[in-house]
Amino acid sequence: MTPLSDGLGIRIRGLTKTYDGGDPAHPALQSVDLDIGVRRFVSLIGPSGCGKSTLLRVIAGLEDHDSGEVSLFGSTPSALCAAKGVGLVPQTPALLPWQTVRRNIVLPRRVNRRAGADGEDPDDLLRAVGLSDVAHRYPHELSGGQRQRVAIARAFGLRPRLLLMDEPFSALDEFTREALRLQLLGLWQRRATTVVFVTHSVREAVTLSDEVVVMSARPGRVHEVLPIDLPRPRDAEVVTGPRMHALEDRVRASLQSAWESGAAPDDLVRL
Ligand SMILES: Nc1ncnc2c1ncn2[C@@H]1O[C@H](COP(=O)(O)OP(=O)(O)OP(=O)(O)O)[C@@H](O)[C@H]1O
Repeated sequence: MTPLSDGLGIRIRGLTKTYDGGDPAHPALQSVDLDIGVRRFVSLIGPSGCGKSTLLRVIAGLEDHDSGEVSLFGSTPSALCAAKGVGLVPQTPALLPWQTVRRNIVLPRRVNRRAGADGEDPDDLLRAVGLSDVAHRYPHELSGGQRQRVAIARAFGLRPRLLLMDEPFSALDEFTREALRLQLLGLWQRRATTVVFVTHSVREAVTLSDEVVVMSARPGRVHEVLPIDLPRPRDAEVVTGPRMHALEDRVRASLQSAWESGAAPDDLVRL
């Protein structure tokens, strides 16, 4: 399992989840064991339907599970959520359409402050995601990439101990994705946040992560946890170097064997 230099953030043991009406012979998740260290950046990757989003939702306390244990920093998911310790960035950002970019970032922070939690300076966050110039605009006046930046800045602004990101860049073009990856890493590196990031992109998973968790389908399981021993920061030299390419090949090989262990033939199309 993962070497845990800063202690254990997420500890999952024997997690099994079947949806109501789902086939009990093929749970969405079966006997998932996973350890994620504090302040680690970990990606989940695997064939469509292998349970990545389900795992994220169980960790977020949004789905219950049939059996097994999920511990977040020694608490239950619902306790950590109640303490505002968990942030979630979905595929499509849910912004308040009648509020400006700045207000979208400030508002949840104010609500949180009333709940006793601390937040970050919105101007620092706007700068970190390159949105200072459009802080006065409304969500409908932004590009998809800019909207996702607002969602990411807002999530970090609440200073969550754990940030869960479900394919946040999947609707964006590759050039925008590259830029957002760098901004995301910049935000993460200066903070004490543990990130779990779902993606279908091997390159994205390797570029961002300390570990890549490869999942297999039918039933959803952890197939392999691959350490990504690339130096940080992940600058242009690092992400174009031979070690990067070797790690991408390693993740692809693991996905191939995950697929052979249970996925359907068209599952790897998007890889
Ligand atoms: N609300 C639901 N009700 C019933 N079954 C569900 C529900 N959500 C997901 N499933 C099923 O659970 C399994 C895992 O789905 P999940 O969305 O977690 O997979 P995923 O790996 O995130 O897929 P993708 O990569 O396509 O987004 C799939 O078989 C899916 O059909």
